Amino acid sequence: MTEQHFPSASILGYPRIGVHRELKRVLEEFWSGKTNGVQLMATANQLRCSRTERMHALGLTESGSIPEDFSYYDQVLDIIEATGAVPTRFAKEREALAEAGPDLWHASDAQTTAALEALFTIARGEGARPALEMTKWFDSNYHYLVPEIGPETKFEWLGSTRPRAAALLGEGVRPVLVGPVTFLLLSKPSAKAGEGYDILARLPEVVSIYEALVDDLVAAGATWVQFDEPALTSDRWEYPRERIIAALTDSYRRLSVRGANLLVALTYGHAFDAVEALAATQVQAVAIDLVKGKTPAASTLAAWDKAWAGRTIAAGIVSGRNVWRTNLRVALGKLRELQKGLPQVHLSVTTSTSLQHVPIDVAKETKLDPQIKSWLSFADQKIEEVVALAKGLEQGEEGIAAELAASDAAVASRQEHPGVKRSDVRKRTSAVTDADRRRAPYSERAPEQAERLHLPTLPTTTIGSFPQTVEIRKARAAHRRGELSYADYEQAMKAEIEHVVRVQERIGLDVLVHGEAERNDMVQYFAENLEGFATTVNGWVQSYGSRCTRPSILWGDVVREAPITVKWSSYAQSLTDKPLKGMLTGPVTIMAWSFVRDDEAPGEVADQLGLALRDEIADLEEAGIPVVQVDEPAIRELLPLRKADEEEYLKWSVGSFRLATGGAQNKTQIHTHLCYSDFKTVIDAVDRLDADVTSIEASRSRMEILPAIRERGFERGLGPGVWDIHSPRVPQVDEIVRLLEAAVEGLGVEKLWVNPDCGLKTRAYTETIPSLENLVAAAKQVREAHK
Ligand code: MET
Ligand SMILES: [Zn+2]
Repeated sequence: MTEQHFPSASILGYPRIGVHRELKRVLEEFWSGKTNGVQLMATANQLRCSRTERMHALGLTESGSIPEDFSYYDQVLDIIEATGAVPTRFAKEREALAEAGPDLWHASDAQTTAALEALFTIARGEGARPALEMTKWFDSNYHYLVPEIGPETKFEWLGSTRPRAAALLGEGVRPVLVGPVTFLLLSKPSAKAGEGYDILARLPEVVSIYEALVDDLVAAGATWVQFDEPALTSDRWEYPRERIIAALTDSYRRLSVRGANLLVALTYGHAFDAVEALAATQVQAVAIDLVKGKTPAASTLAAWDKAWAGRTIAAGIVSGRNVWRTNLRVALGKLRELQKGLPQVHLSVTTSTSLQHVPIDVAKETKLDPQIKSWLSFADQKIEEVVALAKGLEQGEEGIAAELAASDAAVASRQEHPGVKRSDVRKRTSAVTDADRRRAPYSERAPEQAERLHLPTLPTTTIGSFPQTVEIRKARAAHRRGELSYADYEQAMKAEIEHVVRVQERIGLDVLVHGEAERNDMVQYFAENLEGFATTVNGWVQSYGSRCTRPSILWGDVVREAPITVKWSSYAQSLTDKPLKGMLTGPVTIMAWSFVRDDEAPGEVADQLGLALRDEIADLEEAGIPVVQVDEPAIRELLPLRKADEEEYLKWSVGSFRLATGGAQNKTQIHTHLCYSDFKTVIDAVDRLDADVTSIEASRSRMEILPAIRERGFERGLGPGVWDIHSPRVPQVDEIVRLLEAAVEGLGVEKLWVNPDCGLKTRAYTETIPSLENLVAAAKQVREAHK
């Protein structure tokens, strides 16, 4: 092995989707049968090459500085494929992958197509064979595919549709792989794994496959290989820390002696013990996250200086997670400090995580206010920042005088902008007291609500959105383009609302909704209607596979200038005698699904949003709306990766929800909605939200949440979803009855609500109507039985 320093400037990963979402396009063409596997592979390789060229042109010129982390679908799926850890329901697909051989370049055309089809079938499911579960990658908005490991899992090197081709691109690139420890920690036990199945015990076998993988990359010409081990920065695993650290050491003792220089990236937080453990292996470089993670103290640095002498520590100082321009002067100062503490270590500059979480190029934003635009930095700009900082570290401030001046100017422009810190807003948030976050006790609210709403036991409702038909989308798009006048647009939305109300009345639901036809997206809609947010035209970020979102940018203090939802909700209420539920998105979810300012504490931002929503609720009440739902599906996502940080998070997140809802009258019923099934983790948080009714996902997990609820007790209304809206299947009455009976047993009949898992916007009316009819019929049946 040639000992060498890791490049002075690098990034840990780059967006894979393409500047014009090319990956999305080619994948969809392949899935619809318009192209075959060979064509897909050829286009994918053009995409790889243009990415690499782009990074090179932006200044990543040292050998090994360019990450090759392209993936057809998902980086975890790539490892499932390479290690053969394919669930047995996809045995046919596993065979197709094995048949194509380790290197698609040498497979026949038919084998190539079959292998790629197999890969996507595993990712997306087919017929009765469900896809792999998808879940969020650490605390980001990217979703990975969850490996299923059990005694039946046969690890075997199947080669791979991705990493090998990566190395073939040539010397400059550095293949990037999810590391073995993270891979196993992110896995869940398969259906065949019994209680307490020890997934981590499979590590030695998995590392053997990784050895084959590294050998293959070396044979193909790779000199540096990057392993991502973000799992080390979290402490939410079921294994003792010592065992995880031992797993790390064991893995890299083996992998670091196979002829490639290794970089191990510890991202999404800090993991100082892992840095120390890796020093005992032949790993040549370790990357640490200085944005999300803590800065190491002097004593830690002294220990690292000894342990890592002659090797590289890559300082992740440019954020891979947000869109703000790095304050280069501050960053350079921090790097200097580190350098002082690590005289014997080669210090290099990198990003805190992969840049896969940010859009590609801010220059493509033609409609952004130029001043706000000057504060932003997307993936391409972040590469330039990394390069500048490396140069600054080497040559001093004089070497990057122009870059520093530009950065200073952006910092100043941001501080001076009148919308960034508004005295009217600050006056209000600083006057907030605990009393503002408190309603009267539930025991006082509940009877007032009962008297007003006249609901039967087991009341039925939906989560808010109704199917977004082609006509709705067309009307919204035409209005946006200026082809449909506001009056005509409003007419179209009102017609839709009337339709939705009539449908619900006919089906016999108890608490109605207006259907959210006017919303493109539950967060962007509010961002567009609040001061302090900007939206982009091309700021796409991969959410999973071919799917992208375009998060809004929360840059300033939040102000609600006028009511946002009142017009639609009150129109809906005017059409019916049934109670109507107003529909808002909560502060934490708005923050989780936007790019949030980095110059203000999250609690302050959340309270500003909370106050805006509080005003909206007051206006809804004024308009006679008796029920308001404040959705917080993201409250789980932002839960810190370390337990020690949890209380502080819950304090501001729960606090902002309660600020939003704390002004509601007793007779107003406040609902909230969270859509995921690991209810156990958040049940305390849910309790603290103090909503009158909470709806949660449960049908996919077959009411697995009930034991947790039974154990702990739950005082207020709860609607565990009884229809899995992620599937096009219509649930049958007896099925729903069974779920409800289980829930009645665990919860009691008084507190139970009957509702789907989540909103219906992705469903069609053809499934929605029979499903809701069945849901109402089942509720009636169970209601009768418990009279
Ligand atoms: N009210 C929203 C809807 O029904 C809640 C969605 S949670 C992701 O679409
Ligand atoms: Zn939901």
